Amino acid sequence: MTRKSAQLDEQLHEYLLQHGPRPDTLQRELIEDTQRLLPDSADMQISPEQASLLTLLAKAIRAEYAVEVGTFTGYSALAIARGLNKDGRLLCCDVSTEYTDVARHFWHRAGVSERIELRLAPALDTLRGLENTAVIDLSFIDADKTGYIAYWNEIVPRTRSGGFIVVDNVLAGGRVLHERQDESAHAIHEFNRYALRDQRVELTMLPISDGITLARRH
Ligand SMILES: C[S@@+](CC[C@H](N)C(=O)[O-])C[C@H]1O[C@@H](n2cnc3c(N)ncnc32)[C@H](O)[C@@H]1O
Repeated sequence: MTRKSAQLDEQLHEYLLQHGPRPDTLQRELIEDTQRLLPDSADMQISPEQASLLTLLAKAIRAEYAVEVGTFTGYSALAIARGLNKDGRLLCCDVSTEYTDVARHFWHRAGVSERIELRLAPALDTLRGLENTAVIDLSFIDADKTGYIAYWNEIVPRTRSGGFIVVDNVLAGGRVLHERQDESAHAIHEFNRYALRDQRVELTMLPISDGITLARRH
């Protein structure tokens, strides 16, 4: 029997937040504004512990070119942008002007607007339009779950050797275990099986928030 990950109750989660990097004033404002302006969708936002992981990872691999699929109000993009090398660039894919107007406002205030290019179009079209060269250092996939395998298959060949692909919501709130999965959970389950068999990467799945997969391109 292998050791299991800790189950985080409210108290233990609070401890984890207290002992990791705290969101700064601007990040807190972004979190609060998202909850105030978009109360029905705010839970799409990544968690502070995921944000600090993205920043750390971008720094660790000295990322210069990153791609995000699913930007919403810009918290994960801000986290990635802050970890990029000087002169680093981040391409963001989303379809919503309403969500990304909030993102643009906060990127501007954070002084990272110059590093970020936002393309408002179905992400698959944007990704297919990228050059077929392996130049991406870091990607974050966090959009419609039924598109995950397609996004992955556009991103993996464009990722440089040693580059990372981070994928969110891989536990689908536990619904991956359901016998009758909803469409989104089914898509995530199929994606998890697909990624695990993919010989182009090595990967690990981490139980942070709703689960993330961290894949490194061979
Ligand atoms: C879970 S949210 C992203 C959360 C974001 N990463 C954050 O940290 O706040 C998913 C986003 O994917 C976008 N989206 C959904 N379908 C899409 C598609 N086909 N192409 C591009 N973006 C899409 C939605 O508009 C939404 O903003």
